[in-house]
Amino acid sequence: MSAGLPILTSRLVHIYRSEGSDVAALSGVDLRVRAGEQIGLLGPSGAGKSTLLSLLGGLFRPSAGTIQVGDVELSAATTRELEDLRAGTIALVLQGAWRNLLPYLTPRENVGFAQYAARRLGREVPEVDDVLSTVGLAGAGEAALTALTPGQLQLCAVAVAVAAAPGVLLADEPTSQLDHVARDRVMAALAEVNRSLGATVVVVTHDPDVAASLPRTVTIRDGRVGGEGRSGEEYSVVTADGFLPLPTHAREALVPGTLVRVEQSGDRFVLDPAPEEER
Ligand SMILES: Nc1ncnc2c1ncn2[C@@H]1O[C@H](COP(=O)(O)OP(=O)(O)OP(=O)(O)O)[C@@H](O)[C@H]1O
Repeated sequence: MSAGLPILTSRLVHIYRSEGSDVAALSGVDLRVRAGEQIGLLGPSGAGKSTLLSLLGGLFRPSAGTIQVGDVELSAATTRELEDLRAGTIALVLQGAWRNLLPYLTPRENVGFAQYAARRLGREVPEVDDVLSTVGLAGAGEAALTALTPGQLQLCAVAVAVAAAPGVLLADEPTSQLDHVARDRVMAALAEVNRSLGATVVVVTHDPDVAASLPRTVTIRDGRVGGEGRSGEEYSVVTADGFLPLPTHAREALVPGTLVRVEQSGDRFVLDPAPEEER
């Protein structure tokens, strides 16, 4: 069983190509997540969060840039290598619990089934009961999925994802459409996976309460890292090219084309817009 793995993306670009129009979903994401860290990915609709999560999960390859998970470079991995990684090392909870589950199997059977590919690769997997109890589903192992609440179904989706004790757990909107009690249980389950398995956890969320419960958040805006939150404090992040995305409140005053002097005062930098007549 593996402990958490670090993630490092460099100048990650993804373009969806279709007839007539191309969509640049990611346009240079530099992201570093430490082994065993738990982070939230935030950002407006269409910002590129799901695309980033899918690339981290090895579902498809980026148009440009690199993704390092542990010591594997995903953009250079073969299809077979990506399949093997997804069988145990990297787990992805897709949005919508049912998409992660076999509907005619019990939670226990779903977890057992999810361990099959990892076992075939010779990977050591945890006991099914331990997986169920890690996510808070001990006692519901034999239930029909149709008898579970929406929150329990989502916990079951998390159990399936962590069935082979992955080094990285990625979850796309795992709390959407849940009430507050169920939402808190799902977040507690992810925290427990992070604590007891040591897995690195990356959660896409739109929910400000979920974001506030995470030690670190990364905001994706227009296909780039637009900012970071650490312990409630908001930061802009300098990109590898030296760009500094403005936070939303500053964008209102510093409209595109504004000339700005960047002045240093001790170890502080001040943005000083030129008077309007000089622009
Ligand atoms: N399969 C696809 N083909 C073409 N364009 C796509 C595809 N998937 C996503 N996009 C486009 O890529 C951009 C980023 O989409 P993505 O789903 O990654 O954003 P998101 O931040 O996850 O949005 P949401 O919060 O609404 O789920 C959007 O402009 C979207 O329309």
